[in-house]
Amino acid sequence: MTTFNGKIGGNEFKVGIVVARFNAFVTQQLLAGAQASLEQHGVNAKDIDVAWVPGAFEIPLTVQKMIATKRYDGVIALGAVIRGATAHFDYVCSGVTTGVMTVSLATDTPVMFGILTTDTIEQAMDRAGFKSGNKGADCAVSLLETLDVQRSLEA
Ligand SMILES: Nc1c(NC[C@H](O)[C@H](O)[C@H](O)CO)[nH]c(=O)[nH]c1=O
Ligand SMILES: CC(=O)[C@@H](O)COP(=O)(O)O
Repeated sequence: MTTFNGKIGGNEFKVGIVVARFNAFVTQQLLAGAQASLEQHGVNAKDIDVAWVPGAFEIPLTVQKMIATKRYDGVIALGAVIRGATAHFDYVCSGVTTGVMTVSLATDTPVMFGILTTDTIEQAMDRAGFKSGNKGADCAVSLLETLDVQRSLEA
């Protein structure tokens, strides 16, 4: 039996990050966490590109566009969808979730889901480095591990 376990190190990987500007007080923290974690694990800063989009709903299309350039080994999607007074939250969350997964599978490219979907601002801030870790940093590690597993499987 062969077991594939991804190592977490990325000095040869090129990474794209797509981040939503909506709730930027949160998403800026997610981005900082992702960038810091990528570099801590060996990814060169010059190999990390960042694309800003208005909101989470625009993330999937821009991820698709980034992948189409063939410049990136993987992508991290970052956003913060925080529930308001209407059902809009549900549709944005559904759209970005389905969109990111669809693009990842259709392009055979790892796309990490770093979109916070919370009921309160406090929950979002807690997951952007204030109390419950940083989802952006988590996605960075997950991307490097996923890329290494993919490389092992393709070997
Ligand atoms: N309410 C949030 C949004 N809404 C905006 C949408 O994502 C989209 O930009 C708009 O509907 C235009 O297509 N976006 C977030 O990222 N977070 C929210 O809490
Ligand atoms: C997630 C959203 O779209 C939400 O923040 C918008 O707020 P509202 O539902 O009050 O319009």
